[in-house]
Amino acid sequence: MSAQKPIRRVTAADIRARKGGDPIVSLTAYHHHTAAIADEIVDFLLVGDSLGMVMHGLETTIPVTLEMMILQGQAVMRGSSRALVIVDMPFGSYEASPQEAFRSAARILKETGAGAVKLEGGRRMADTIRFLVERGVPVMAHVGLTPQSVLALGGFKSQGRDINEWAAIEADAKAVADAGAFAVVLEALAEPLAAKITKQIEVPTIGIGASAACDGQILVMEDMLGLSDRTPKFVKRYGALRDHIRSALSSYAADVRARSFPGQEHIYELKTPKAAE
Ligand SMILES: Nc1nc(=O)c2c([nH]1)NC[C@@H]1CN(c3ccc(C(=O)N[C@@H](CCC(=O)O)C(=O)O)cc3)CN21
Ligand SMILES: CC(C)C(=O)C(=O)O
Ligand SMILES: [Mg+2]
Repeated sequence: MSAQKPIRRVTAADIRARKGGDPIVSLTAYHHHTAAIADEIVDFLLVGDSLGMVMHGLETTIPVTLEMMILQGQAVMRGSSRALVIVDMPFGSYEASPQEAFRSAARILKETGAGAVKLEGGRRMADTIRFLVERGVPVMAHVGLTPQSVLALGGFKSQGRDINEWAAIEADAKAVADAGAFAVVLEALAEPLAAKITKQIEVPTIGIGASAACDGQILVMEDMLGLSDRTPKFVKRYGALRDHIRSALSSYAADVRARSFPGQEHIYELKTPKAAE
């Protein structure tokens, strides 16, 4: 037995308990390496269905499959040891019925070892959230701009900037919290509406394009690192990875062309000194 205590993962209940406390820090992660770097810095990692757009160049998240989510969920679990890992349920894997949602959520939890799932929708998903939570599945909800509804919304549009829309969005946030969601993502919402919802509901709100008053924040990691080419207005860039990668690749290309790579330290010499013919 190791003398070291095993590191305990952050749980959905830990996140739930942070309502009104220190801000909850989170990012998306899709890979082993990025998960490993973020693991000691963030409270939770979201394996977002945005991976379809970010990793695969898709126009929307609609084509993302359960298999894609499970594969990257496994990678992120292997790369991390303390952050809570939450996996997005992809479009078409949960909307038809609570039973279908449970089958999909069970596959995600069993095959990845993640600690929770996230699904999009407000009042219309409340019964499903309750069904999952009663059966042992921690659920994070997601209201406001719900990208899986992009075809019906007519684009990735911010929500609640007209005060007449507020009552419906407030009812959505309240419904998912009452149904047992342990936290709610508020995406691309008018700032005062996100602040108001944060005061109204009893579970933490996680903002993305929402408000600094939210109980936590999330961004797509590639966006904040400056790796994504196009990003929504709500992204703040904390890095310039595209420039960094371009510069490293150019140096490599120049070395190869100059035959200065591989160098002496990168090649295998003979074990027994023997003049090569
Ligand atoms: N890389 C990436 N980052 C994300 O934040 C993200 C994804 N992908 N994919 C899934 C959803 C889609 N999201 C998006 C995508 C685009 C806009 C966007 O371009 N919005 C415009 C117009 C807003 C409006 O019309 O009100 C903007 O200027 O921000 C917003 C959210 C957020 N999510
Ligand atoms: C942006 C976050 C909230 C998300 O749902 C995703 O990355 O798919
Ligand atoms: Mg998502």
